[in-house]
Amino acid sequence: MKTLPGKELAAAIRAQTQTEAAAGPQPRLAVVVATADEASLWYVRSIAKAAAGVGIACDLVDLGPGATLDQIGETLARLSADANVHAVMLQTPLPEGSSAQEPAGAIDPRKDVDGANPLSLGRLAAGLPAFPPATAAAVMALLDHYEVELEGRRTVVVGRSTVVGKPLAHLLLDRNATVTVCHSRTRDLASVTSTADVLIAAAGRAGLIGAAHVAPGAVVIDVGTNPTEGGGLTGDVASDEVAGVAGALTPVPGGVGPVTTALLLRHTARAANLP
Ligand SMILES: Nc1nc(=O)c2c([nH]1)NC[C@@H]1CN(c3ccc(C(=O)N[C@@H](CCC(=O)O)C(=O)O)cc3)C=[N+]21
Repeated sequence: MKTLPGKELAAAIRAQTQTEAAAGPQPRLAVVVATADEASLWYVRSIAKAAAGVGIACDLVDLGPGATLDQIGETLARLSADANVHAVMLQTPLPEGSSAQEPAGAIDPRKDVDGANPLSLGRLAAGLPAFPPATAAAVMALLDHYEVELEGRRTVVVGRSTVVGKPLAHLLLDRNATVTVCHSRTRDLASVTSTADVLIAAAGRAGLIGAAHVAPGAVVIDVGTNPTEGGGLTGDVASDEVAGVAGALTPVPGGVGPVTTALLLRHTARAANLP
């Protein structure tokens, strides 16, 4: 089985982004945080670090886990109206499991570099220009980088979130893949996933995808970033088991994650250079 790492691709995207960022006024990304979620805060720190590395300014706007949806929406609207800010992102999860969809409607679609405004998802579905969520874009970037054929092939996405599963289904359809979306209520998950030429695991459940879920030779993309007890990270795919069946598998860590961060910065540089 082949391993499909994301680190080199991420480095190449960052290098290109650095060039794009240097072409005009310095791009500025504002990241709004209203959570105490550890994984989310780790991601925010890694965005800030990577942004500094490619010449992008990054402002953290921390509203604290007690912020109301109104406060979040007002902050996103204020940043969207600020001509010095080119890109606006709202970290999820929000407090008390509130949906980010409602306040994210306040992000100017031209600055919506993580595709969080429902308008961005609608534009994506309609085939109009929009920034897809960075994670969904990272899956496509990895498939393209490793030259995985999509046209006419069976792709199965496990997970229907607005950040990954739903936008990814549109991106795959756009490439003429045959797309099936599974989720927590899918009956006999393995019977569906084992038909996939390309299987994308984005359910957020550690080890959900085992050997019985995978067709021999399938390409498996693991989007899961589940925290482990030891403070590490593990995917949705039981990799030791699946390695014996799949043709190729992205690792966690070192797969989709680094590409996600790099693409968020690429989107930021492009938002800054929009006419
Ligand atoms: N609006 C929004 N968009 C997101 O895309 C989003 C979010 N909110 N909230 C939090 C989650 C989490 N997430 C990760 C991204 C990269 C890595 C990543 O690069 N991880 C490293 C390793 C980390 C380690 O080893 O601890 C890797 O996979 O190699 C992880 C997690 C994006 N998220």
